[in-house]
Amino acid sequence: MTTSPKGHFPCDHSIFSVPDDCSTMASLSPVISSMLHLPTTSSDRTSFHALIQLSYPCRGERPNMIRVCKRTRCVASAEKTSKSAIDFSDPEWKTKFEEDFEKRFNIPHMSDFFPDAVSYPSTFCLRMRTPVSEEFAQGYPSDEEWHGYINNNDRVLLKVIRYSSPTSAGAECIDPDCTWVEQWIHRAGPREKIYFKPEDVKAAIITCGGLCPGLNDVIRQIVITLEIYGVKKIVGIPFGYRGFGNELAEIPLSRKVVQNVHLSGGSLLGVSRGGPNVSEIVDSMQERGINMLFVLGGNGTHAGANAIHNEVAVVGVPKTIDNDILLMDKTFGFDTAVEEAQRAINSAYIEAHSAYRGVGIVKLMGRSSGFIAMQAALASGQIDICLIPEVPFELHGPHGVLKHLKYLLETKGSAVICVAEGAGQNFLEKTNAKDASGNTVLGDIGVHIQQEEIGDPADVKYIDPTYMIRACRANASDGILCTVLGQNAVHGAFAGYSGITVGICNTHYVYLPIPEVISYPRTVDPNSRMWHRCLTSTGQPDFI
Ligand SMILES: Nc1ncnc2c1ncn2[C@@H]1O[C@H](COP(=O)(O)OP(=O)(O)OP(=O)(O)O)[C@@H](O)[C@H]1O
Ligand SMILES: O=P(O)(O)OC[C@H]1O[C@](O)(CO)[C@@H](O)[C@@H]1O
Ligand SMILES: [Mg+2]
Repeated sequence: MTTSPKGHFPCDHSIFSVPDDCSTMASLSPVISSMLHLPTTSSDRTSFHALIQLSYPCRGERPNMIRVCKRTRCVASAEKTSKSAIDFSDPEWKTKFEEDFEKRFNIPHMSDFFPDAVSYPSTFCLRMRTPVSEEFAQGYPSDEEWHGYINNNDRVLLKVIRYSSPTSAGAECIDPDCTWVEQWIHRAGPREKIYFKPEDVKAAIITCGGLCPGLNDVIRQIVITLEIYGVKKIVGIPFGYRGFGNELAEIPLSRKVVQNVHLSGGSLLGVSRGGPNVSEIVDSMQERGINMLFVLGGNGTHAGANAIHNEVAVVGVPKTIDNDILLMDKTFGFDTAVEEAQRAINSAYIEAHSAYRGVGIVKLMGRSSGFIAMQAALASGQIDICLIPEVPFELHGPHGVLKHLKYLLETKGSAVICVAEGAGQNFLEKTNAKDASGNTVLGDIGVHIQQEEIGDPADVKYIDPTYMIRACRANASDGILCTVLGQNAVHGAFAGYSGITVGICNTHYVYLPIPEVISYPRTVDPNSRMWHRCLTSTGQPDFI
């Protein structure tokens, strides 16, 4: 295996502050320390001041890069094994890859830091599941065995297609021969032993970023499952990471409080972008006595969660309506979004179809990933043109979108376009505006297309249903996904894992180390079968 070159990278996303004496570095997990090749002696350590940046590259940077910074300047980098770093002439490359993969996907455990950490029998290994007394210290009041737990060594296969050639549509090959390589990840679920005494736990739940259908369902399941383990102190932090500011009071949670919250959309706790920095969050958690944190959010939220996972037990539940988290079949709320998007598309279709030379435009969410637009186009069957950020297009010219629209008006009499919000940003004036979390504020591509000279005449109706979609209550399929993810998050925390997130992978439920799922946003592969299916369904040409 070749070693990666050392390089200098800009350090503009500081997510983990280290005091000058670098004492905090001692508490970094061995997994991360070894990935970083951090100095191990205390004198060496003290030379690393200021910033450690973990695994959340800026847009456009190479993924899988972990940066170690000295003051505000990067002085070293360590790249986890990526395809480009593999020496395929080494006959051992496959074994080495599999071993390295296992290390990368190891999930940090409390016993990594505290080898003598004490464990207790889980309620899932004993017949008595509902706590009946206050005395949990010796386990639950039943000694009848119950195999309601899963084994720590259970694994789920991450990739299930054996591609025979890199030319197969959507092929994800590691080497030029598409050699079959097994990639196993940790199965989620309750464990036989737990590492927290339920009566010592103060658990907090937080929802960050934008809204997403199913947030209340996940909150509800986390609370219910915590109570099953016997936890009494459960609180919600209001308005995302901002709630760690001092002026906002915690929200006490119990099964009674959350019983019906899943019947409405939004978040019982509120959401926000921006807020205090990582060290302020850690201080606030310490003051409040929180030792278990459940973080519901997207890439940004998980980057924050990862930065604090050595301080308390932190488990994430990926929340992104855009479905832009790596390695998962889908994230909760996405199905609901697609279903709801169809209603908007249907309205646009009816408007367009009923008008003389009618054009319907529907804008859907998707900052950098066009999953909602692609799936809604496929589901509705009413879309003639689907535009997503991953696939460049021209508006004008002989192959442009407008030319095709005119053709559709001549031949069909109407047309419906579905556009993801991040598509075609190159046609809009850049403002450099950022939201409170530092995300770029995008221009409105829907309005831009609406204002173009579409046809002579053309009756154009533009529908922007984005916030209506996001505020919906989860549908049945998302309700089930939220239930499983919420429960698994609690099982993971009690099992002693931290810095992990939960997900569904090839229909099975898994635990993943946070850095692996947020190293860059997941996007639609323009060479995937799903995008090809979308093109077949719409009948649209390439607009280039
Ligand atoms: N790199 C980072 N390090 C630490 N915290 C971060 C980082 N990026 C974002 N955050 C914090 O995480 C929270 C949510 O971030 P953001 O607004 O980007 O939403 P998100 O979690 O990505 O969800 P969404 O999918 O809705 O965008 C904010 O409070 C923000 O301050
Ligand atoms: O207007 P807000 O609340 O910042 O949310 C908008 C953003 O939320 C997202 O859906 C991500 O959650 C993006 O696609 C979109 O740009
Ligand atoms: Mg985000």
